[in-house]
Amino acid sequence: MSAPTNQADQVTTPGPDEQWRGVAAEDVTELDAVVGARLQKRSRVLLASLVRPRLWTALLALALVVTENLVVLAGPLMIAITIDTGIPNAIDGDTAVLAWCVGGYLAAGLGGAALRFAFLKVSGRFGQDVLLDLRQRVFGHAQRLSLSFHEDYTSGKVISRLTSDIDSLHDLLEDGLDGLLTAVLSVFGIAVMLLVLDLPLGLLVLTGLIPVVLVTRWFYLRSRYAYRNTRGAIAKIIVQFVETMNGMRAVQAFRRESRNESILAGFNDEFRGANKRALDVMATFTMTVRLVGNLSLALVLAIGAVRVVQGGLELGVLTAFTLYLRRFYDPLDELAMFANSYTSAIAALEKISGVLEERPTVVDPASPVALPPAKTGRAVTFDGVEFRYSTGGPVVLPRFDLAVPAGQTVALVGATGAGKSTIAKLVARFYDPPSGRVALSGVDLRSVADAELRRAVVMVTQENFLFAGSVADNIALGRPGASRAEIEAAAEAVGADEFIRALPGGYDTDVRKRGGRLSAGQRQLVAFARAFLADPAVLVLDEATSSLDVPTERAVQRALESVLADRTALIIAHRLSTVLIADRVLVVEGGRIVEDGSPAELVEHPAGGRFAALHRTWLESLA
Ligand SMILES: Nc1ncnc2c1ncn2[C@@H]1O[C@H](COP(=O)(O)OP(=O)(O)OP(=O)(O)O)[C@@H](O)[C@H]1O
Repeated sequence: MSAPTNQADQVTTPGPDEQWRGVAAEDVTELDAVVGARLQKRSRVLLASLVRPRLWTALLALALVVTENLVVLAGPLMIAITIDTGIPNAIDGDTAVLAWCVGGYLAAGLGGAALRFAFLKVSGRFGQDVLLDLRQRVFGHAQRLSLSFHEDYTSGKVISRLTSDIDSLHDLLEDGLDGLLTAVLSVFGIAVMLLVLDLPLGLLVLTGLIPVVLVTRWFYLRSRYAYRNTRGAIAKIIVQFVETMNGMRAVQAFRRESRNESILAGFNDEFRGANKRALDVMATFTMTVRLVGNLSLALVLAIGAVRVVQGGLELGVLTAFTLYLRRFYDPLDELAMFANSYTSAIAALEKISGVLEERPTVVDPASPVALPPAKTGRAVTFDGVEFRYSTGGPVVLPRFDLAVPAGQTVALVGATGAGKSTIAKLVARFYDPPSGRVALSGVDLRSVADAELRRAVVMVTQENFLFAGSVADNIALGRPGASRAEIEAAAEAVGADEFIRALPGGYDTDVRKRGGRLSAGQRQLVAFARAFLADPAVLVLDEATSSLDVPTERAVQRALESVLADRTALIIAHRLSTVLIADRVLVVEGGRIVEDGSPAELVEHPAGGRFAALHRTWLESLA
């Protein structure tokens, strides 16, 4: 009898593919061979997907560089013919061969230059197209990834993917590929020429390739890890930069400059160390190739000279041979450059493909369910929702149930960290609960099309992010395409009109990056106007009035009362004056509702509940 399979185990133990999906392996410095191979394959698949759509351009570039190499290859051969036949014939009065050789040499020179020009143009266009495609893909994908990904991954890392990693690929496409093609073609072409010119000398030179092949393999294996580490180290530097620049106010307010500098110095050191290891590997490789090249040349000169003296080899052939030989080993340096940029680019592609492999955890449904028509808001329900921010993290909402009828205004109150914002974020579907469901008009949020959900639910947070642009543009985000009159009416409804008109450019004033030109309270008013204009069925206000002064807050509250009349609202507020406009108050504690009723009911709680105590303290503070 077979043992019963343990279902739980099957679910919780991910296979190696699952375990190393996406960005999971990014910070691991030593990978085992299987995982390393998987990541390499992923990078190559990405590279192939970038090349495939522009394969014809790549092939044209290849054809141009092959032709160029063939043309250039003819040079030394013509010198040999000139020395061995052209000049002796000319001495005897027949200049035909000499004229052909000189003409041919000139034509090869001009043709080679023209072909190089065409190759650089075509390959440059190819490279730029690939980079543009990749940059768009990474940016677009990063925007679609869910909040949970960005909270872990940080914007600094995304920036380093979009900048330094893409730069690595740029280096590969700009110089590396040219170097590789030229090197491979020269090496093969010249090898054939050497064997044709003189078989024994040719074979001697080719045996020199054995140590070169061995050292190339060694270089490839060693430099892969070295470059992987440089990519990781540069990402840390960029993350540190971005965090410091983003938090400049806090940095200066808390005098964190020197601490930040020493953290950066540590990362810089790590980067220098990683680069040094990569350069050491590169230096050993280049030295070996040069050494083999120079030794071969010396050997060929010695043996060749003896044979010329003995009459077994013509001088022209030896000259051509040495000229070819120089060109044989020089491109191997280029090969090192290519291996250099290739390993660096593959390490970068490994990280980029990791981001691209990440899947949004909150996905737009394949066959969405349309929300039923609604006039006065929508019902919001939580059915047995259990939520934690990360697998294995602490449970924030343990089996949470809540039914908010359409049109009701609900205030959530409770201590810091009680779970209020989490409830709000689940209503806006920034996350999906692993068990239970959140529904809008009875439809599971997971089945509502994203565009419809964004129209139905609007969340205003304390953050009040404004984009660089005019005040009017920022309000219009609530409903793209709204007229100026509608924008102004929305601002008027929330009491923002007056301050906006007082700005130097009125509604056309540029708010600058992140709305830096406006005060925190003004930003909140703009965010309110934006939400008002969006006219959602469900409005979620998360500490949205916290930066307003008391008179402005009163004005907003009055506006709110009419704004909220025909929609469902969830309000999180620490100020009780805001809470009191709600139809219903929920006191949340440890992710659970511990009191539920109208403000009046809770204030008059016979046993003196938490809200009643809060209310008493508030009244005392006003006295
Ligand atoms: N993005 C996150 N990742 C991990 N844990 C989080 C995240 N956001 C909140 N938490 C945790 O979830 C719990 C509930 O947080 P939540 O923000 O919902 O509280 P809150 O009641 O809104 O608090 P506050 O009144 O301070 O805003 C807290 O313990 C918090 O540490």
